Amino acid sequence: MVRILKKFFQEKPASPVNDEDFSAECSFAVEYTGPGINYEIPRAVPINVDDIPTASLVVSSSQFGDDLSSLPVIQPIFKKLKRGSNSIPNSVCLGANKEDNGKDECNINSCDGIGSSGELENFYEQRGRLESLEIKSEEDFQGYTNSSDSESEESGRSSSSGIFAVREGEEEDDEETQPRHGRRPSSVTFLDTHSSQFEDESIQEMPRAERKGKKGSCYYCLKGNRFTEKEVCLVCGAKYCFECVIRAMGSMPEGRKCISCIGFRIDESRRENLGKVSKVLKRLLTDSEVKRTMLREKGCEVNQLPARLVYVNGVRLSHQELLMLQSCRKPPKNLKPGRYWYDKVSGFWGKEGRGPSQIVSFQLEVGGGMKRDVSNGDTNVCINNREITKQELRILKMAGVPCEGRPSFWVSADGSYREEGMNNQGKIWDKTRTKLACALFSLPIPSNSAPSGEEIVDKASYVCPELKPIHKLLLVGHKNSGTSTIFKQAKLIYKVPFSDDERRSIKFLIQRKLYWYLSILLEGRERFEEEILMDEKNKKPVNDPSTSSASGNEDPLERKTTYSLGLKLKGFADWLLQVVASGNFEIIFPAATRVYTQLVEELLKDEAFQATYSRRHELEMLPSVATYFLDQAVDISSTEYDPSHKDILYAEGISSCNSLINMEFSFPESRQDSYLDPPYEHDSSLRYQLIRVHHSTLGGNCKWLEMFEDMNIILFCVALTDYDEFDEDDNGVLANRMMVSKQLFESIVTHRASRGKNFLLILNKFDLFEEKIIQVPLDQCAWFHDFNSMMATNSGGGSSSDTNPAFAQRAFQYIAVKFKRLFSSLTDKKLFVSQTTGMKAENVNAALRFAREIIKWQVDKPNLSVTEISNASVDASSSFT
Ligand SMILES: Nc1nc2c(ncn2[C@@H]2O[C@H](COP(=O)(O)OP(=O)(O)OP(=O)(O)O)[C@@H](O)[C@H]2O)c(=O)[nH]1
Ligand SMILES: [Mg+2]
Repeated sequence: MVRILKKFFQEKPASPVNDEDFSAECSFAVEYTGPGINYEIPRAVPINVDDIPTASLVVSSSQFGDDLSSLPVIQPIFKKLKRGSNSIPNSVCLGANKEDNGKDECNINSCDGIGSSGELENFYEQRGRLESLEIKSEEDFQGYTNSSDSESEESGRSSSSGIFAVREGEEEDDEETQPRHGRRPSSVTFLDTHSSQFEDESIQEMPRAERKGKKGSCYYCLKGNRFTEKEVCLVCGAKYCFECVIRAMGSMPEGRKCISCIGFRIDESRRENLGKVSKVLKRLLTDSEVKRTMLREKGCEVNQLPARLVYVNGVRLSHQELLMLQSCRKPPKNLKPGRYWYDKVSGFWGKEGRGPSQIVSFQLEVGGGMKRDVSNGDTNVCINNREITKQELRILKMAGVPCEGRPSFWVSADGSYREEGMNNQGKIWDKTRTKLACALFSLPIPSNSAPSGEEIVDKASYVCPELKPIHKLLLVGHKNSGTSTIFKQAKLIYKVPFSDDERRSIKFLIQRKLYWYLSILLEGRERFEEEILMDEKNKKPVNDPSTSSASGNEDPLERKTTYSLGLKLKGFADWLLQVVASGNFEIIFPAATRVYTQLVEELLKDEAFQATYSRRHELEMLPSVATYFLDQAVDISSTEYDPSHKDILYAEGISSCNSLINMEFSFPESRQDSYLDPPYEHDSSLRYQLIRVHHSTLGGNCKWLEMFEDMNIILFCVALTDYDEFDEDDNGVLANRMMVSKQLFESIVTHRASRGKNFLLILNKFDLFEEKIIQVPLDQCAWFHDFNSMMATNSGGGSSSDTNPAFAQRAFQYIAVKFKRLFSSLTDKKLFVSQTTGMKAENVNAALRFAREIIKWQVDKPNLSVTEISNASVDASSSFT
């Protein structure tokens, strides 16, 4: 991270950046203004300050020389400003002043090292002269830096706003001193919606776009005029030209919103544009992409109409009421925030103070009771206790309904009426001319097929026609244990098709990962290049006359090595690394894939890249599966890319989010079951459900496990190869992955929801384990410290006489026994174990069949010795390897 940041600092801004340009990012982000070289790259990449360790912000003038104008514009960073350490500079205060474009006012030294009170004052002084700052007063500033102050509503930036106060509970130590930064860098300012027409204390502050360029210009590149076709952000209203839409909106996970507006609800005045495709989008995306984007735009939760903004008969709707209203057979069309009246008897619906505009499903229990004057009628004639408007009265007269006196009618949904206390009855809309008149006055007409009361679809009471008993298998494991591979493998084996959404999601995942792998390689390339330059420098005699004059002034960065890229590819590489550092990688990719396909192709052919690629095994961050995808990089980055089954299986996951995934399947008839002695019949019509829960979804202490109380079996997946691998825990401490797996296993086994449940331990990645075990001793993991001695006692040494597979088999048995003992120490049940290679279909099939047997045996023969089953099954599934 530090290195990447340094690189930013070394870049020169492409063009002078005007004040407004950086005031936009103020206080949330460091903004890097890209090199703007001769191909398209986003001009500005915002960096989330929260993602940058403070140490990496430590810069001193010596690193850059005194000419600060060569720096990109960097906004003041408030992160950890009041941490109070004098030795570590907490913040860097750089910026440009209107008068002198940042030369003097942007004095790093004077701002660096803020922490002591004197320096803080100095900072305030500096801040006073930085006219682009959004924070204008000390109170404002305190509001950002002091958590208790930030709860104050006065500034309109309360900690609960969701904009300034995020990551609650994080970094507790810093709670008092941490400025509350935004969820993501924002190029917008915020409007307090208390000024909006719907007063509600819980309404989010809404971002609103600020125009930086001239009228009609694109909000991103500032080019164009009012005739330029543009796409509008549904939240803040920023308008982007064709070239900038993807840069500004990324992959549009919630439809047309700027990246900084994702997560915000849309501006209600733009609701009618929701899901309506624009010309720009049609030109920009393929048909299917447009369709998906529009579906997301219309369907995503945050874009839904908030129930609290809809009033029916004077009462604010609850979420359920709104849901009922929207999911009934005839929902109100174009429902927007507002106050409506609803006649439950006839289904007539209108805006408060006006006549009926449409007829919706009747008898919906939504809103309050309808008042007589709700449609502002002044005719003394009532329908269902509502005084009707003059136009409605005309229709009644036209239909021949006697309206003398002050009649009150009951009108039902099919249009039949009956006068209260009288015998007058009939149908209002029978005659064509009545219908025509209604059309003329824009009054609704009941449909001919009169709805019955049963038409109302109440989602809550909807019952599936036939509920077959289903056996549920919960698949869970620590990070990287292979659960998603097993899940995908199961889909392929049991022929449960991947839905279009899943395929698309996997496609995007692969495309995104491709750029991730490239970034790892490009960072490796930099390292290799620096190593060579450093080597050369060290080898060079101190007073070598041959180098003193010509190369004495030579910038080491200008030197070419095997790993040096040309200007264009270097620019791309730098940009990609910046994107990774900025934390915006997931937003920019895969949306930006199409823009860079050509460059990726060039990069792959480049000699420097090839040289790096040949040393890929030195890059620890690069997963082994990367080679598989990098080999088909050009195909993958194309828009038409359609992942093969193998690609799907090898992809690192199923979707980009770690959501719960599940599939229903049946085991096909198979003779293979006869491996069990005695063979038994299985009912192929039985249904099973495999549910993969990502460990992060289980929550702290696996608290969400309770949601899965009706599981028949828990499949706990462990990567055998984890024994010498480490992960950083939440506190940045390295933890052995096998030990973390063990802890997760213990938490799940001892959880209240798992009481009495069957467990099948899937010891996965046996293929990789076989290779690793001969190179890395198993006792690298503290838990397996007695492995070698046990092997020596049991088999006279083990490794020297064993073949690889046999040795790996023993190691596997040893690990299995370790888990079994642990399990029996925690419960009075026995643990079943399966040896698996997730990549092998037959292995996964065997493991899942074994799970089925355990469920079945438990049901049919609860007294059968579990040890017996366990042994049979371990042999059975491992026999497929
Ligand atoms: N060689 C080999 N690779 C495997 C096996 N199982 C999984 N992998 C790879 O290991 C990586 C992690 O597997 P996943 O299935 O994504 O693991 P996960 O449990 O979903 O992990 P997270 O998504 O990180 O929680 C992927 O790159 C898989 O391709 C296996 O049995 N053999
Ligand atoms: Mg995964």
